[in-house]
Amino acid sequence: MTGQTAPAAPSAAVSVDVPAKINPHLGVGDARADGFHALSTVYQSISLYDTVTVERREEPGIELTISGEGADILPRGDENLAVKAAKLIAIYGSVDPDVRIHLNKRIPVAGGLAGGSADAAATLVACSRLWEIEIGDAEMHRLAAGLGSDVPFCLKGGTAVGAGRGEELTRVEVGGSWHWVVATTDTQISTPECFKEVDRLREDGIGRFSADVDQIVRAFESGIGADELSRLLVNDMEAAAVSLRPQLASLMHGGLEEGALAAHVSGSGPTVLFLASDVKHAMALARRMRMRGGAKSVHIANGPVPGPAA
Ligand SMILES: C[C@](O)(CO)[C@H](O)COP(=O)(O)OP(=O)(O)OC[C@H]1O[C@@H](n2ccc(N)nc2=O)[C@H](O)[C@@H]1O
Ligand SMILES: Nc1ncnc2c1ncn2[C@@H]1O[C@H](COP(=O)(O)OP(=O)(O)OP(=O)(O)O)[C@@H](O)[C@H]1O
Repeated sequence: MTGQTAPAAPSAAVSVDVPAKINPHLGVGDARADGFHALSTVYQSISLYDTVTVERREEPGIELTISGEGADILPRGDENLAVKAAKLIAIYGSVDPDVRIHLNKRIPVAGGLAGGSADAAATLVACSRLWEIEIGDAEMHRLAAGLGSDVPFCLKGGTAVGAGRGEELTRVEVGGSWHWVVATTDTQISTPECFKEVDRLREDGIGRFSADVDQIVRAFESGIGADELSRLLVNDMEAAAVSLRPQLASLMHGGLEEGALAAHVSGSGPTVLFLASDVKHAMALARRMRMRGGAKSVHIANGPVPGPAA
């Protein structure tokens, strides 16, 4: 015995990968009294990932660093959804939120792929592991829903029907996998701006609520071919996104000319998804889209993939 206290072992960092989401069906109803719109959507996670790494720090408070997509433009303070998530789970677990968070972003920012929501979901999971907080599924879902409508889905990933403002989830067991080319643009669309444009167009009689998801849910369950899926994709926000960013129309048209089975605006846009028949087709289509130009970046991705709390 030397009488000396061994230094505390440094706690290991916890890293969590979290996928982007798409909405193969996005039905938008009327604005509710709370300002949110009623949704009838089918979510699917695709293989474009952010990585959230958390580590204890001796000093009080949260230190956030960001690398990759949008590192220079994203908020570093309390407005960052990862910081909000860390604070929320710390309060839930009655621990001090003294943590270093690093976001390695590959999901395009403000592109309709729920990048911020994905980071929030991953931070909830990573911090609960770091701080060894016991939390059940229902409580985790409640915290997630308080951070944003897409966050509960981002926890689970896979494929799910979303109702309410998007936070009421019913899991869908799918019988296949689908391949997409994801084309980002050099503009962004804010989510509330796009919902407002949906309302404005409706006042002019343009667009309606595509409430029924049964057909596409059955199609996913049965592992439908991409050709048939291409006829079932719906996005009630697409006209609004194109109205706000008219250049999307030529990007969509370009992908179809290059052989995509369908062109589909992702969520509130402006990212455009092109459906491919299989992985080989997706690779060839991505190559042609890059040569053609018009997109900021072109990726390939498949879905569904599981989320961090699947
Ligand atoms: C467009 C989607 O990505 C489709 O999955 C989502 O509905 C958006 O989900 P999100 O980014 O998590 O949105 P939130 O952070 O919950 O809300 C941001 C803002 O978008 C608008 N919003 C969002 C969700 C919803 N069902 N109706 C809305 O009108 C509201 O103005 C809200 O203040
Ligand atoms: N960790 C984060 N990553 C990305 N954006 C964040 C983050 N935290 C806060 N934000 C803010 O959220 C805004 C929307 O970014 P995000 O990438 O989530 O958009 P989105 O993909 O269009 O979202 P959604 O599909 O959920 O509507 C950004 O402009 C940014 O200021």
